[in-house]
Amino acid sequence: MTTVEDLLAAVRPLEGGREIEDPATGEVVGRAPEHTAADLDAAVAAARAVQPGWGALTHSQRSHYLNLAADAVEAHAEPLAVLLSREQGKPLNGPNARFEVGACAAWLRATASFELEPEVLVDDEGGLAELHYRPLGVVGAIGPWNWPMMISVWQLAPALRMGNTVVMKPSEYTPLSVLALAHVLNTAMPADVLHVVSGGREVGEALASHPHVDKIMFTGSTATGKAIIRSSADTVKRLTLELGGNDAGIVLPDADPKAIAEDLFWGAFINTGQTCAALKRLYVHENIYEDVVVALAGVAEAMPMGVGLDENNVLGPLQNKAQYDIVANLVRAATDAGARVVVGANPRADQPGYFYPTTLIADIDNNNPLVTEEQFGPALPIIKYSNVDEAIAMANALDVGLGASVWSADPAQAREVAARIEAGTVWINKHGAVDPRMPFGGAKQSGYGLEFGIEGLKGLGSPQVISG
Ligand SMILES: NC(=O)c1ccc[n+]([C@@H]2O[C@H](COP(=O)([O-])OP(=O)(O)OC[C@H]3O[C@@H](n4cnc5c(N)ncnc54)[C@H](O)[C@@H]3O)[C@@H](O)[C@H]2O)c1
Repeated sequence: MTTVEDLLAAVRPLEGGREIEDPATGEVVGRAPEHTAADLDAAVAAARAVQPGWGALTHSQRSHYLNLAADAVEAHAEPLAVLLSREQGKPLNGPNARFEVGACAAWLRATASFELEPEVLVDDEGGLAELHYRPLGVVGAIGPWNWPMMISVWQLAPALRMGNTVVMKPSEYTPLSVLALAHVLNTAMPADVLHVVSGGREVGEALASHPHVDKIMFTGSTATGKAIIRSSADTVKRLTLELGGNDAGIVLPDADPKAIAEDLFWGAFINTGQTCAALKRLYVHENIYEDVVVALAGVAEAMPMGVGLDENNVLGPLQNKAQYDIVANLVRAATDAGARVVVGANPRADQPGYFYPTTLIADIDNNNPLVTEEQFGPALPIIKYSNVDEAIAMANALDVGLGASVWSADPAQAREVAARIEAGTVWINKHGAVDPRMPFGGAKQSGYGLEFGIEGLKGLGSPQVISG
């Protein structure tokens, strides 16, 4: 039976490296290697060397490996979840660490199951052509710290399935989770198809500009996405950019506040609000505004927050000090400006770790920075509106558009509103529910390219028309 200590020992550098701290306690979780530019070159060269052989396998042979990799994740699920909880902070329980590890296996299996046949095309004279997708080569995958294992699988599974090899660069805040996951995956995969280089921004920049890397899958902030566009330009790399969001939810006047309160809560507070497609701005019609505020407050007060390894908790700390400060400063500025604290906004000074309480802020101006900036924490501003056109205009006013949601007892009416929202996904009566078969990606400055499903697979291939 593999333990967390076994996983940490497998990924620990022989010497040096960096201590990684548990955001709930400040204790050291383990040591991560600090890879250099030379290490990156070696990883890319090794991945490149085996790519032709991997790319020459059939889809069903590569899918077989993805299924073996899913088996390996399931066989190591509990130590992976415990390590993730200690490093990232998210609780084991609830839609958190065990859920994330389970999603890794589910995404690997789903990605293995997709059928991708060449598309037959007919020209004006009735001549036939076929559209194929060839491997691109080596894919660099750069990820964030909020869902480090799951997002790594979102990037690597379609890349490998399409015959590419992969070099990953996890966030410097959560390298151990990704190194341990890759260690487990590599027990099932052929040698050298999957590498991890661990380090900070410099390693990410070197990967994004590397002359022998063909595509970057990037998930992270919009600012870093723009830097990657620049650094990848000289080599004309393909890019899939999953960037920041600031998702709006619109509650129509016919919604039942008590019935939707729990789903609203998890839409906003999953992973303690540190989720790209979490509900970040809630627009509620004036007729039911107070009822929604009260119903949400009831759910929020019942959800325990604390150290992730305690099975009672479903909410955890912020992952790092910088993130904690952003959230605390935005909430303080909102309350200083006169917004009403419904719940939270009073962090305990005597508690170790980066815990910020679950916070609901009502009667807030739509131009307040708590509404307009991506605050990526457990705080939800609730804004009152009086007609739906006004709510849609407020939802669309920002330059990001990852997800959004509409809440109503009338699905047809909700769909009409959904069609007017500028976002990559609009959910009805739920928020943030992603599925390996549904394409997912951002509108506006939330990025471009799609993940998941057949569309996601195609994004990891080089289209080729064979005509005649
Ligand atoms: N759209 C999505 O699917 C999605 C999913 C999760 C998170 N996010 C976004 O991610 C952000 C939070 O994550 P974060 O703080 O880790 O993001 P970040 O942009 O700070 O860092 C992401 C990764 O990029 C690396 N990096 C930093 N500078 C770089 C550079 N110049 N070149 C190459 N790599 C560089 C980092 O080391 C890290 O691995 C939020 O904005 C969130 O919305 C988006």
